[in-house]
Amino acid sequence: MSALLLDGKALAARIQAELTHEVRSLQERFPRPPGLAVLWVGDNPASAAYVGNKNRSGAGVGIDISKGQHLPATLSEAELLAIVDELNADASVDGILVQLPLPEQIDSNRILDRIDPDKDVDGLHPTNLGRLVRGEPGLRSCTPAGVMRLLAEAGIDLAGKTAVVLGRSILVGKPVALMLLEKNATVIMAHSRTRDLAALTRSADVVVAAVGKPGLVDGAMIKPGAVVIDVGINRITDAAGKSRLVGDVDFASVREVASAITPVPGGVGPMTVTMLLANTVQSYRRRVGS
Ligand SMILES: Nc1nc(=O)c2c([nH]1)NC[C@@H]1CN(c3ccc(C(=O)N[C@@H](CCC(=O)O)C(=O)O)cc3)C=[N+]21
Repeated sequence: MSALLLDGKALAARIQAELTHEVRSLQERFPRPPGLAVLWVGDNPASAAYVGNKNRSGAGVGIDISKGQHLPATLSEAELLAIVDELNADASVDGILVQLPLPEQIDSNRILDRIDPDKDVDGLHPTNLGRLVRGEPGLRSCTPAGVMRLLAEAGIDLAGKTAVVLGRSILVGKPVALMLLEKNATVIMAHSRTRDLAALTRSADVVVAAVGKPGLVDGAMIKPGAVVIDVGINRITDAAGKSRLVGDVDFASVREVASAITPVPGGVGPMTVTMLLANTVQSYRRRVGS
């Protein structure tokens, strides 16, 4: 039996169509469009696909993305802090996202701490992470929020289920574990020092892979009928010498065992972009008082 495909691309298109309507009707009362500023420092390839996709989708939904900047890899921390300060003070900007990782001369926590929590559409400011830990509403990290939305739309009830999260990053692993916990899953966090990973994943009803290692999870590691969410976005050169995007999950073997699986591309990636746009609209509504 072959697993149900959790189509993030189709769901993202539907949510973006809803956001487009929402922005258009808000615009009848508030003339200024929602504004999103994405700062991309250097040329980290992980960020390239993301920036391109965001710009296309953001503009499509009616969000003004003109305050975004692509900055040189030699930028200093002080210069980046000054740009964040300017965007914090700019009334036309509702969302600020600083692409990670940053070049090594810049301390990313110092930058994230500087973003106005009400404009922190990436949900990485300590205030927003604290709200998540306390289970309060607030801006939530885009990739974890996208994972949760995909699970919800597929009607997957998490209460009492065992969920294994692979990876403990601040961008995905830690926040998605908290969100699964909030839905009453029993959450296990696995990482590079975990012993007998396969035994843990085989006990899981839901596996979320967010490590950045192609082929980390294969069919032999999955319990029959489990749900597998692949957050990995790895660019590899295949046997034919062609560059392509793969996740952390060996799709071919896992789809034969799982009950549902996200593809890469077309799974979590488009949902990340969509949650960023949704967060920007949420922040805009709050700031214009709607
Ligand atoms: N502060 C910060 N927040 C992030 O959320 C963040 C970041 N930094 N740094 C880089 C990573 C990477 N990331 C992606 C999101 C969507 C796609 C995406 O839309 N992928 C498409 C494919 C795009 C293509 O085909 O090239 C898909 O999977 O279908 C890719 C990559 C967000 N990141």
